[in-house]
Amino acid sequence: MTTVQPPGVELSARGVELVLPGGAVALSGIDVPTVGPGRVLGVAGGSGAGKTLLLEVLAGLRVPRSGRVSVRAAATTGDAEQGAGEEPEQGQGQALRYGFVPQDDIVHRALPLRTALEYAARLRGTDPGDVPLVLAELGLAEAAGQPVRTLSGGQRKRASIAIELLSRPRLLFLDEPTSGLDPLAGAQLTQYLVRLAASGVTVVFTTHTPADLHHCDQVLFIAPNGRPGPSGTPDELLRLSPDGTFEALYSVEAPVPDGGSPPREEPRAPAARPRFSPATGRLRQWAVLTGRDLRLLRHDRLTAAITIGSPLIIIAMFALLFRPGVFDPDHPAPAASAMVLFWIAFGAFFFGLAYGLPQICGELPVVRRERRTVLRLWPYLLAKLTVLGPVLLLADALLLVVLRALDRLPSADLSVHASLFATTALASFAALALGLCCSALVSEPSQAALVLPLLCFPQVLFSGAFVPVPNMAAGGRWISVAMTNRWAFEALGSGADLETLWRGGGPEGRALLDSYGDSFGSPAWVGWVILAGCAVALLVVAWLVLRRRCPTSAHRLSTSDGGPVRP
Ligand SMILES: Nc1ncnc2c1ncn2[C@@H]1O[C@H](COP(=O)(O)OP(=O)(O)OP(=O)(O)O)[C@@H](O)[C@H]1O
Repeated sequence: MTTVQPPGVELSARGVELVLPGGAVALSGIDVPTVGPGRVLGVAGGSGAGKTLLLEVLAGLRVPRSGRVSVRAAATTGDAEQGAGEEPEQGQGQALRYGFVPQDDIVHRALPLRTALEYAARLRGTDPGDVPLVLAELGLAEAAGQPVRTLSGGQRKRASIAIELLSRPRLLFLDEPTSGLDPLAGAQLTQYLVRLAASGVTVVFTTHTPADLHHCDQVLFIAPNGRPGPSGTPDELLRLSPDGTFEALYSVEAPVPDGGSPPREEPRAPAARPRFSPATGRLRQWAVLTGRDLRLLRHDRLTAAITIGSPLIIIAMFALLFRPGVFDPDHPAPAASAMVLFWIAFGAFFFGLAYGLPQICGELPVVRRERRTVLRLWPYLLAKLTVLGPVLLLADALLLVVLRALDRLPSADLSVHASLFATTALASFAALALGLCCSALVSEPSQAALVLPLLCFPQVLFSGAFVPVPNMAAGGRWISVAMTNRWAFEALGSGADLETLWRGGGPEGRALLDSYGDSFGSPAWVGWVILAGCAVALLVVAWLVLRRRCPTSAHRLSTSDGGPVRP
């Protein structure tokens, strides 16, 4: 492990004004006193005053309407100034390394602590061998083997900090690190932050606990409604306080300087975000994320059991539902054969959707956190496909093999079964992409569960199986174009040559041929192309949604030198 430490960082801000998407002014005229390497800045204020928003502005996660955030690398690496509508730029040739510990303790809960940190280290391109050191520094060595969900609140908070320390930040933001901790644990954590700062890190944290402020070098109060409050050293502020306590300063607004309010910097058009360039390459991130997803499945036994068990149950139900011999060319059952193919299409759709829906919303806070510093979205999405894809292919193959073995499918040659398999595989991938897309759109797994029937219903109604497409009203025909199940059903019908089967199926077959029109007239590959196109389009939408919901920070992560920060 190298011990060379890169230069520290100096942070300050002038006249920050932040407007929320609805147009409300959340912060107005906030000045942040200069805080440099080895120093701790505490940001205090009442609930809803705007502490978190200010932290996000300072971290480059939100762009202020006016004002300047200055992030200067001490020594030689240049400095960056972020004005209204801009994001902080990086110093020449070297990124300013920062960490952001959000309010919620955000680590995959199913993984053992050490494993979660090792994956975090690999993702950040740092040495997983540093994990024991960081765990020891934070007093977590004994909990290293415990699943994160079994840790106490204080331990989880420290675990959350540990993740950021792995990337050796020189500027560390923490949003209410002591909330929910008892006074002793809170004091220990704040003392830890002071020791961390002493190693050359610039520490900025928000807090609700007045006792924390005694440990800070500088304190900034945000008055109600995001107005500027008093700031200074703890002693200066206590002298300013009417009753000598920090509590009395929570609702105090900073005096307006002589000459009235400082001139507001004029809004400018937002500049393009700086290019996000994480330390680890796409391929490496894909490999690490794939490994982590596999580990998560291994450690979350219930999810793994449901993932593997649900297709088995559905296959068993199909085997019990369909009667044998409906594809027998000598005694075909035309209506039953259409239903068998529809339910195979729907089964493939359901496998993919059910796998995709819980994937992102369950870990969105983790994605958001990692995205701030390191995560690339395509490797993230492709890792999901890599882990779930083979399970889906296996489920589809098993579905067809079991149904064929039980005489629920045509006894045709291999090319027909290869066609049926290609259709189910593509239908599953398109549904998986739909599931990932919706998972990126919702905020919680409970919402994803509500979305499931909403997505399934139209796929059944407008598939063209129960009401053939030619018999649908004009609106229904248009909707059916967007249903992957329609294309899967038609490709399966084409692959199994339903039309020929129905021609030999007496009056029932001829009636079906009339009502289904040329639904099965196109070769199966037409359906494959449409299904593959849907899968790609839905993945692109998932990527766009994630890009919007999980912004990168302007202070990008670099891991070119130095060992873990040691207080
Ligand atoms: N994305 C958002 N959209 C709309 N309003 C928001 C958004 N984020 C924050 N706010 C509002 O801005 C105000 C400041 O929020 P912020 O989270 O910064 O408060 P805080 O001081 O950190 O509060 P607490 O100490 O309770 O966490 C609150 O009124 C909050 O409701």
